[in-house]
Formats: sequence, C-alpha cells, structure tokens
Amino acid sequence: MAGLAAACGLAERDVEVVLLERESGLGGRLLGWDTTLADGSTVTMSRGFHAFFRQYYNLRGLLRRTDPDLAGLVALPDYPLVHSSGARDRFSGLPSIPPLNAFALAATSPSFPLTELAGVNLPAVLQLLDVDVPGVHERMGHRSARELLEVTGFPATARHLAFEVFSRSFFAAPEQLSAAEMAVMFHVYFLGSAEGLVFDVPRSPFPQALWNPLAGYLTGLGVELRTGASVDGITPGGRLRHRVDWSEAAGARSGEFDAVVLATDPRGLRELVSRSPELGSAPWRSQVSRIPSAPAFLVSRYWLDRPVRPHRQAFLGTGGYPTLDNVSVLERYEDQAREWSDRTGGSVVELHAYALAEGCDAQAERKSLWEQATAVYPELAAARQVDARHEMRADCALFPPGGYADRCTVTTPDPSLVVAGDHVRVDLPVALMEGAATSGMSAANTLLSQWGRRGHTLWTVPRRGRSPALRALARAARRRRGQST
Ligand SMILES: Cc1cc2nc3c(=O)[nH]c(=O)nc-3n(C[C@H](O)[C@H](O)[C@H](O)COP(=O)(O)OP(=O)(O)OC[C@H]3O[C@@H](n4cnc5c(N)ncnc54)[C@H](O)[C@@H]3O)c2cc1C
Repeated sequence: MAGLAAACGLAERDVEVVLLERESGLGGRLLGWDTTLADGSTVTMSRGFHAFFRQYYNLRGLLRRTDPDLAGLVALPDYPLVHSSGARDRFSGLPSIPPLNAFALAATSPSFPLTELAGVNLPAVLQLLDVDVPGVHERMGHRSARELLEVTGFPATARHLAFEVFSRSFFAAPEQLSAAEMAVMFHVYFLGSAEGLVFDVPRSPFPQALWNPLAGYLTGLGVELRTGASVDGITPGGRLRHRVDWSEAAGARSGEFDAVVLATDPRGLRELVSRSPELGSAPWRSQVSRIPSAPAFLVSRYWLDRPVRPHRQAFLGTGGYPTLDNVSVLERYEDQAREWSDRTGGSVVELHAYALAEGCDAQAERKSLWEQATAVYPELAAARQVDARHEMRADCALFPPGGYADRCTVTTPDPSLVVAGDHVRVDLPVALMEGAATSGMSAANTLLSQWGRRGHTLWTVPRRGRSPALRALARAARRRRGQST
C-alpha cells in the first residue's frame, strides 16, 4: 500500500517509476492469491478481513484514482463486540459531532455502567481529550496502553471489551502497545472526526476490488510493475545515484535509479538494509536494525457445508478469549464468498487471532481458534468443513512503549533515499493502512520537492484536540498533578 501510494504520487508528476514487489501480486499484507478448494471451486485467499475506516482519507484518495465513488467498498455501519463473560457492546447510533460522540458512548454503552463511573480518574481521562501529534508521544509514549487504561479507572468491562479489542487490532496485547497509540486512536475515532467507528470493507477480494484497477492506472501512467522481483541489495550506482539488484524467476537483474523508496514491511527493511552496507549512514542502519515486529497472527478461513445463523453479523469483535479476536462471515459482504454460499448453501467464516505467544504451535493454535469460535457461534460445531486455509505470519509492525523516538522517518541521511510503510513515523494522527498510504504519499512528496515538482495534499483528522475548552481543562489537570500523565 505504501509502495503503491508512493508510485502513484511520483508517476502522477511525470516521474519514471519501476516498482519491485517480491510477491507474485500487489497489495503486500492485502495480497490475494487463487486457491482451489476440495469441492473444485477456485477462490481468492488472503490475510482476510481489513476495516477501511472512513477517516482513512489518503488511502481512500488513492483508491478513488480508479473508483471515484468508492463503489468497490461496502459499508459495515454496525458491528457488535462480545466478551467471553457475556458483556456486549456496539458503536452504532452515536451522534457524529465530537465530543458528543464520546460522551454519548460513555452514557449509553453497556461497557460504561453509571455505577462504576464514579471510579474514573477524571484528570487522567482528560488527557485523552487533549491529544496532539507528536506531543502525545512525548507525554504518554513511555507508558503502555494497559497502564493508561488502569490509570484512567475506566470500568473493567470497557477496558476488557472496547479498549482491549482496539489494542489487539495493532497486533499487540495492551502491555506491548504504546499508550500514545491508544490515545491517538481515541482522538481519531472520537474527538478528532465525525466519522466515528464506521468502516467499509472491499466488496470483492482484494485483487479484484483494489489492486487490479490500481495496477491498470499505474501502468497507464507509465509505471513499470515488476512482481516476483525480490530486491537483494542497493549499492552506489555508476551512472545514477543507486544501483538496485533484484532476483526474478528469469534470473538476477539490476538497474540504476536517481532515488529509491523503501516501502517494505519491518522485517523486509531490516533484511534489505543489512544486505546493503553502503546505504544511508551507520546510525541510520542501526536504527533500521532495531525496528520491532509484532508477534505472529493467525487467520483461519473455513468454507462450511451449512450457513451460520441468519442474524450473524458480517463482523464481530471478541474480547476475553484466549486468542480469538474477531469472526467475520464473508458472504455477508464479499461477492465471491456470496457466490460460493449461494451455490453450495454453505458459509465462509474467517477467524483472526492477533498477538500469539512466541514459539506457539501452528496446529494447536488453529484447533484452539476453531474451538473458541464454536463457543461464540455454537452452530459452527455442527458444520462440516468443506475446506480450510490458514495463514500464520509475523509481518506486522509493533508500536511498543518508548519506541516513538526511535521510529524511522520518511527521510534518511541520504536525500535520494526515503522510507514508507505503516511502521514509519509521519507525525500525523494516522495508523496501519492509513499510515502506509500517508507515508507513501509523503515519501513521494519528499522526492518531488527536491525535483521542484508539485506535491500532493495529505489529509488527516486535526493534529490536536478540536475543543480549546477541553484542551485547557486537560492542561489544568496536568498542572495540578505537576507531572505528565
Ligand atoms: C490479519 C491482518 C488484519 C489487518 N487488519 C487491518 C485493519 O482492519 N485495518 C487496518 O488499517 N490495517 C489492518 N492491518 C494492517 C495492514 O495490513 C497494514 O497496515 C498495511 O497493509 C501495511 O502496508 P505497507 O505498505 O506498510 O506494508 P506491506 O503491506 O507489508 O507491504 C510491504 C511490501 O514489501 C514487499 N517486500 C518486502 N521486502 C521486499 C524485497 N526485498 N523486495 C521486494 N519487495 C519486498 C512485501 O512483499 C510487501 O508487498 C491488518 C493486517 C493483518 C495482517
């Protein structure tokens, strides 16, 4: 996503671009590939469910290049959260005006029982109303999301349901995630924007909905897309600034370039830079070598011989289970799964487990994940698995407490070398897919500005809390405590 955004931003300003992608298709963590099921059907497998939030302005801008009305996305305006204890919550029907949305959530959500609100630490909660990027990372980034939730005194149900679900969507347990990331998330979804927690999902598998149209657009702009091209190393060029060596099925290749955008996942960057000892500077290479990766995750997709119960939602977030984080029913939103379900009478159900224990056993995790899902949707236990696919990987970024200052930025010691990806620090309130798209465009802008070419406008929710009154209250609370919260 970051690489595609950068390629798009550059090619639209008449820069000649060669995009090198190691996998056989585009999309990175949203790659899709064909697989044939036991019943003979050919379907597209992927790492599965991704929520395209309405605040993902730069990502949506990228997709609008080929789909101006975003017709390729389907809205999922309501999705429940359930806790293993039986507690339930949902985020639909909230007013759209900040901060009324946050107050209405606290007043109406079953996770915030009025009887427990007396225990809330108001000065600490006020800090969530005064989020500014990057200041919040200096004030709160040394704490973990778990500590933040404990210090706020939010009711246990709210902590375990709403907030833990969000923390784990960063592929980390709350003790592994920076409190500042959680605060920024609160800002993005409540106080900084009117779109709330509504999100969309692709109407078709990722290649069909997103990447094939974008590939056509980029090719039309003259971008040379080379998939199955794994970059081996980068050295100083003879004719141009950089020589890039890569391997393809046809053999080893190389090319010289004025500039390079490194838009890989964290591990890809660590490995590529370690194989390129002349790139950047020694301190920068050392910084890259420290980029942390999140623990492994598991995505299990099942094609079942019978449907789940009719009222099951497209997406359900779960909390309090050993590893299960969410369950989605693909035929509720994706055309390919709907076609399979209509044809066979079955259901396509996907389970996600983030932040798995180090060294866990893949087979045991699959079995356990399925068993947890049958506790949530008991009808699954009676279903026959026509087929299943499992993806267990560890290619996501981790945003640990105290990690912000050490995060790579788009710029590097070499002006002709820029970095993009969701792990990259852009000092804007963005994360995950939107972080990737924003950093990609920002990388393109950095190069374009050196070449005297017009950049692209980047959009985000405001970089700081919108309400001066709430900000003043938060500052006053900080002064009274005489310390940062
Ligand atoms: C299961 C799952 C669920 C998720 N759900 C959500 C969600 O709901 N909402 C959300 O916003 N985000 C979600 N994410 C996160 C989201 O997928 C990422 O934030 C985003 O895809 C990151 O994009 P990127 O461009 O930074 O990196 P990537 O997508 O990882 O792209 C990096 C690319 O670099 C390529 N590469 C690496 N090394 C080399 C090399 N040497 N040569 C050539 N190519 C190389 C890789 O093949 C890859 O294509 C989810 C992720 C997963 C795994």
